[in-house]
Amino acid sequence: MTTITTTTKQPPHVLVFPYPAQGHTLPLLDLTHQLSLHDLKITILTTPKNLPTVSPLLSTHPQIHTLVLPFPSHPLIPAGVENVKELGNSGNLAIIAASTKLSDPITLWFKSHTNPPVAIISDFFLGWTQHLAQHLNIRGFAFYPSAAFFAGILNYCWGNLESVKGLDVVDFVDLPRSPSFKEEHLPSVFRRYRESEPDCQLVRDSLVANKLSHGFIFNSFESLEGEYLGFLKREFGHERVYAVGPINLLGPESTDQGNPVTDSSDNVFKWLDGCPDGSVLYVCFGSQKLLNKKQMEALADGLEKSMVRFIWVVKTGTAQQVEDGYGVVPDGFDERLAGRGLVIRGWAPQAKILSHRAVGWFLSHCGWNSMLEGIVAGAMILAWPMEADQFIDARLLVEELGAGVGACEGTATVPDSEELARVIGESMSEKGAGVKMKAKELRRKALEAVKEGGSSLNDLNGLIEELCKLKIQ
Ligand SMILES: O=c1ccn([C@@H]2O[C@H](COP(=O)(O)OP(=O)(O)O[C@H]3O[C@H](CO)[C@@H](O)[C@H](O)[C@H]3O)[C@@H](O)[C@H]2O)c(=O)[nH]1
Repeated sequence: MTTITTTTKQPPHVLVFPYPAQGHTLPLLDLTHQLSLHDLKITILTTPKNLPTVSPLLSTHPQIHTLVLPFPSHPLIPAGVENVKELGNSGNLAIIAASTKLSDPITLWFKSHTNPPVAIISDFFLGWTQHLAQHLNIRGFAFYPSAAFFAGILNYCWGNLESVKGLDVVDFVDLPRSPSFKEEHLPSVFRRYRESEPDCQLVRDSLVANKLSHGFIFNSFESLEGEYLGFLKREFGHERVYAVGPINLLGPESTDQGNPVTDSSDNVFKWLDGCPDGSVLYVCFGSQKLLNKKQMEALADGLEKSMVRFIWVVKTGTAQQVEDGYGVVPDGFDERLAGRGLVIRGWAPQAKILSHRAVGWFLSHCGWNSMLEGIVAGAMILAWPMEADQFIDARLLVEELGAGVGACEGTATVPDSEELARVIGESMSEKGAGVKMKAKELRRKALEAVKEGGSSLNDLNGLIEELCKLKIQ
């Protein structure tokens, strides 16, 4: 690839391609917001049903273009479904496989464009776009809404597929601190790999293709996982590894897109206003996870027994799921706990709730966005990793940084409500004070990273400089 040269004539055109899952799309839109504040021409690729998530960003930056392509059909994706939130984490394989069919329409659009992009920034789940970038003779950048630690683990797994598959415990001897993970704690996208399934091959090829990227962008920051960022730079053999997180706080103009506020949110903040500082536990498991009936009952029981103030965000399922008890709060719970606890059904303004002075603790599945939001809020995280990258995130926070505590683990695990109540109670008592202090320290470091002169702002500037160097010939 020798056709890239430096120019100052025209703003470079960058195609941004978010992956259709809340936890992936929102941080890439936050990054796009930052890029739009500079002299770059931007087009966002999306599909009709995902367009509303992009709309707030388009209102803020009307100069951003969109490329709206029909969502490709797939036998395992019901008609009209275009986002992982409607399928749960296991839907990723089909969505990634379906997305590969967008390669031809993108190529057609590119070839007919008078000023085509010089670079594509796409979510790492869309790694197949790195092949496309090579084919179109442009630069590809892989965006990770997740940890560098996770990327190191995932790369190793794909690179050593034959030797890793079948092991009960995998030792990642080359990674900093040589961590070991049980098979059930490895990334779900790897665990679901089956050689005989064509979709799995597409997913594997797509994830492996990320190594062709010209640059790597992480929603992370140096003092959170500098060791792992350094490891990746050595592994990739260059310095174009940009840690620009927490992205939503970068620079003077931070973002808060895509979080439609539910009706109950006014009540939530009124209620929080009446609570003492740091007295409330916030409970939420991201945008995809729906707890089953037994888990819902055990969690409700644990919260009740813990005697603490709480906000519990409950994702609601389809009519069939509700009938099967998924996401159903036990009868009478709201009424019994009224005053001490609040249940929000649907979508909560999480980042805002976490940053309220009354919230001090966060029972979380350790999705990377939730972890960052918890860190930024200085909330102490009680970890219940379930799937995806969450065991890796929890390891970093609880064992390596000592800034969180373990509460439960496993996607189908039904917690012992007594034990859960004990962990919650202890964390909120004097016993949790040491961990709480580390959480506050991590908050300070996160805020420092996004300030003028901070590592994340410096990396953002480095990324923008790199993009501005590019011009297609
Ligand atoms: O009621 C809600 C629920 C979620 N959120 C937001 O949605 C995002 C959720 O992201 P995350 O915490 O990362 O969880 P998931 O939605 O589960 O994200 C998937 O994608 C992440 C990024 O790759 C992974 O780290 C997770 O493990 C994976 O499950 C966060 O910004 C939350 O603030 C809300 O604002 N309100």
